[in-house]
Amino acid sequence: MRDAKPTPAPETPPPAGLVFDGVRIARQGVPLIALDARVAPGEVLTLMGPSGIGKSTLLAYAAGFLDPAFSAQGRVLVGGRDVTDLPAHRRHVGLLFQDPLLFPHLSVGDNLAFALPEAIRGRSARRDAVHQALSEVELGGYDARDPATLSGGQKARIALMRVLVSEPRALLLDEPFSKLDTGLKAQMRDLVFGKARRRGLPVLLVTHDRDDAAAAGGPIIDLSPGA
Ligand SMILES: Nc1ncnc2c1ncn2[C@@H]1O[C@H](COP(=O)(O)OP(=O)(O)OP(=O)(O)O)[C@@H](O)[C@H]1O
Repeated sequence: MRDAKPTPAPETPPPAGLVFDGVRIARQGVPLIALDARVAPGEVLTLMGPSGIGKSTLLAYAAGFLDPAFSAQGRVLVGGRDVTDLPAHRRHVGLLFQDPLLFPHLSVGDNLAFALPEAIRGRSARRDAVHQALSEVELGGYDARDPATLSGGQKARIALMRVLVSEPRALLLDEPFSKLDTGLKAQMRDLVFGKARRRGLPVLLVTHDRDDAAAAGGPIIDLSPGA
């Protein structure tokens, strides 16, 4: 009689969301920033702290754009997958900065089409995806517009949709509201956090603005000395 095969241990599902596991960043051997945190799907973790401690650098590390002036250790997991050694374009991480950074030589529609996943094939499917994205931010009919002719708030909404159409599994936000005036700021916060929540995206928000942190409604890590 053959030995019965041992029953495999049940696999622990990988942690969903966005995980920083022992992440440590240094410049010329001098430690800058450290983070151990898990951001659940649909949650916003806010990271605050003094200028120059490496918050933007940490986002760059998570996104796969770390400048060689820095060294880093630790793992970043997105949707349960260790992305630490993957190139930026395979990490499925969306980045939004304080400047919308739209491509000036492309129309609004082409700015969005550029970010669509390759899996959306065919002209009409890609055009439909662009139209859908524009209508989600009340900019239906803006596809042929030159980005230079848009208002600041319109540019911010296009920049947001350009990130979202790429179907990210996590969002990294680097002071995305800091250049908007007060009324627009509140609208953009609602839009960004609302979309992230509905899509179940984990978000890491870097900001100096306590109102951003309050609007985000999630945990806050303050790296200020004595905080
Ligand atoms: N490419 C680079 N080469 C060398 N040093 C850099 C480079 N980019 C940034 N730094 C320095 O690294 C440190 C961390 O910069 P970083 O922009 O990550 O800080 P931060 O916490 O995001 O600051 P802020 O809140 O002002 O945006 C700063 O001292 C900065 O001057």
